[in-house]
Amino acid sequence: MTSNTAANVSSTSQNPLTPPEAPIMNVEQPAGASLIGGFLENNPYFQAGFGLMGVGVGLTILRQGVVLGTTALRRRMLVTLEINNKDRAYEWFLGWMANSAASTSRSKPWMRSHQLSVETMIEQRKNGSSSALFKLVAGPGTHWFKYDGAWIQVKRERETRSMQLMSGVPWETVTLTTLSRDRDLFPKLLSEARDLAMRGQEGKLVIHTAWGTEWRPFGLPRRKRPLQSVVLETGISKKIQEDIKSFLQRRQWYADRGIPYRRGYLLHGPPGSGKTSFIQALAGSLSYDICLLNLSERGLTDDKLNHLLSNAPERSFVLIEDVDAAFNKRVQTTEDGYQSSITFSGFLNALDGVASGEERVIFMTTNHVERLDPALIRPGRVDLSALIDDASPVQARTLFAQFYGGSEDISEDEVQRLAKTLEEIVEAERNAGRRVSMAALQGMFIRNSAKDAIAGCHELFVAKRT
Ligand SMILES: Nc1ncnc2c1ncn2[C@@H]1O[C@H](COP(=O)(O)OP(=O)(O)OP(=O)(O)O)[C@@H](O)[C@H]1O
Repeated sequence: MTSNTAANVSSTSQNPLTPPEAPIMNVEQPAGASLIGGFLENNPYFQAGFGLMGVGVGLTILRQGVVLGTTALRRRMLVTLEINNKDRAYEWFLGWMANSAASTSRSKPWMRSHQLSVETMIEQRKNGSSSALFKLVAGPGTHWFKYDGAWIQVKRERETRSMQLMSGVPWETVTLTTLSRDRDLFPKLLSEARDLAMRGQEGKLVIHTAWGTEWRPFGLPRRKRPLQSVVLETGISKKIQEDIKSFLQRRQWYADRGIPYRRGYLLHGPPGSGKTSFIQALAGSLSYDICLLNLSERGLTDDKLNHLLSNAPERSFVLIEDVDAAFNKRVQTTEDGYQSSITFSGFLNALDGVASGEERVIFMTTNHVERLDPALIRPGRVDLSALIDDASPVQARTLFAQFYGGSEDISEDEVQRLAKTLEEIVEAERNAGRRVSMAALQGMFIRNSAKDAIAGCHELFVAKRT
């Protein structure tokens, strides 16, 4: 092969008529190769394959072009809004959609969907009973609805392979897509969704519970309890109210002095004396929410606790009930050998917190104040401590009068007379060294008419004594 090439080069240079030019490397194919070449050239299958390949490449390019074109067009003509379930707007939007779907009015935005999810909420009735309410919301998939004359596509997607680390809830996103020219509808729609959610909570108390490291509303917002309906020993309610109101007005004062803006309250006393009821009523009267924290909860660690306390929703009181129980070994160990994994020092650190600029109001309750470590109740962690005791004679009288007063079944004079009788009964009990719980009195009132309630109390206390 080398000799052939050399021969070609030399013969070209020997011709005087041929202008000098770059030598042409005329490489001759070996016999076998030319045979294959000839075979392929004449082979219709090969040519067809080659043709098909060409068509495939062409189609791929076309497809790429279409994809690029569509993306460009989408970018220019459509606008998308992504809301993920970390954001509060997520629940608001789904609630708004559910509300729109339930609406029968034609003028309202509507939604038709074949993929629905259910959210069950527990609603508390006025008489204290509760019922389950089912809210149908858009399930994972694609949905369409018309809002203010514009079509909007909603894609709800759920991440099945990963979950939110702390809460164990799958990641979810809702993506709204509409024409670019209607982009102004998004803020409007979100405001409407927020207002709807807020309207549902207006005049109501929202209780949040810890869900991993997050706070989530627990059940439906509850009706606020009037503060005066929780009858405490004279002066206690006023003292706590004044303290918290003054604290809430002094944010700047704390900031100027570099003092962490937080206040801790401890309400202690026997069971059923109204500690929890009072804190909830107080929160409602100030339009605050409650974040209920259970220190004995399985899986709660120092880190999670710290995170929860530092990230409580705005305008909320953190309520830690039975604070003594979490560090009481007997209660801490359950039948399956589980132990709460928060440490006492971790709890103290979480109470002190790092984000000192944030407002933080913590209420703790206990039935056993004597069991609490002095480190927990030192000023800075507990700034105001109050005993909420069993019924005093005056409390019993006031509760009775509130319970039965203003009714058509009984005159006001009669109510006052019976209330006085109850006061004397409770006074006598006290003198005999016995206590009457406010919860027990309420139980008696709920079951009976005014007269029967007094007869019941007489039977329960006086008759037993004699
Ligand atoms: N001082 C009170 N005034 C009006 N109602 C009261 C009072 N104390 C208790 N009750 C009633 O008794 C029930 C139990 O009260 P609550 O749960 O607030 O007591 P508690 O002191 O927090 O009890 P525990 O220490 O067991 O948690 C509630 O339904 C509440 O309405």
